Amino acid sequence: MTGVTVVAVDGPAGSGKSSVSKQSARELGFGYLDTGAAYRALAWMLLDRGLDAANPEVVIASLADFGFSIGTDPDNYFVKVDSDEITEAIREPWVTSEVRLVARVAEVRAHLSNLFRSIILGIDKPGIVVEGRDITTVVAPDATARILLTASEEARMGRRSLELVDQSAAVVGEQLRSRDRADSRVVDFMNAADGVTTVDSTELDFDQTVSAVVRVVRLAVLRATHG
Ligand SMILES: Nc1ncnc2c1ncn2[C@@H]1O[C@H](COP(=O)(O)OP(=O)(O)O)[C@@H](O)[C@H]1O
Ligand SMILES: Nc1ccn([C@@H]2O[C@H](COP(=O)(O)OP(=O)(O)O)[C@@H](O)[C@H]2O)c(=O)n1
Repeated sequence: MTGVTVVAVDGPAGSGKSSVSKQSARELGFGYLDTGAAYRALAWMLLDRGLDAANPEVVIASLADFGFSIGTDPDNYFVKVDSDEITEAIREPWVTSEVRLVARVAEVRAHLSNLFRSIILGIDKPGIVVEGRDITTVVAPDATARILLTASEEARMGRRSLELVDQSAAVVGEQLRSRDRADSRVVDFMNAADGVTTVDSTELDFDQTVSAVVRVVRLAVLRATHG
């Protein structure tokens, strides 16, 4: 797609997409794009303005004034809508539970995918790690490296409940399962598409997972250079 090396990473909630992609980007000297943050930011904007996120027409109309910006430097990550900094707010459970309402709308997906492609084109680094649910298949199917990051449901739930200490493990687990179910009706991120390398982090610690991802990227770059 561009002269930059694009690394596409997909996977279910809690598989380590954000944290592993960010650290891999640092090690590779690449930029980092968290696409889930855009879906979350749109849901946040609708809820913040008291708009009906369950009504697809309202959601589509809101795209016209979605003033989204995101930090693509792995050491300067932020998420904004207009001048509101919402980096933390978009992780709140009231946003997480509503994201599916915007993510299921085809016009939203097309609009945001174009936005992601223009961010990729504008990156000022030799490469960019882009993570989400449909990066290997829709946003950047021609990426140099395409990775599906997985982990057992048990491992993913365990990691998420360590983060969300004020919620019970059972509640976190049920929310994660229900979001994965809703999301997989929209895009398939549970099975690797043709040419996509699966990295299963169930038995790996964080550093081992980052090393595995960086290895896949370096190999893909070598292949792309030498055929
Ligand atoms: N291989 C791993 N081993 C242990 N913990 C991990 C591993 N990968 C990620 N984590 C931790 O799991 C949590 C969820 O990861 P995150 O990057 O938010 O996942 P995702 O973006 O896929 O939802 C984070 O606290 C992260 O540090
Ligand atoms: N490329 C993407 C990224 C996220 N999403 C949606 O945005 C939500 C939040 O994504 P996320 O990556 O922040 O979620 P986590 O996996 O980090 O919990 C997902 O549950 C999907 O509904 C999507 O539809 N397509």
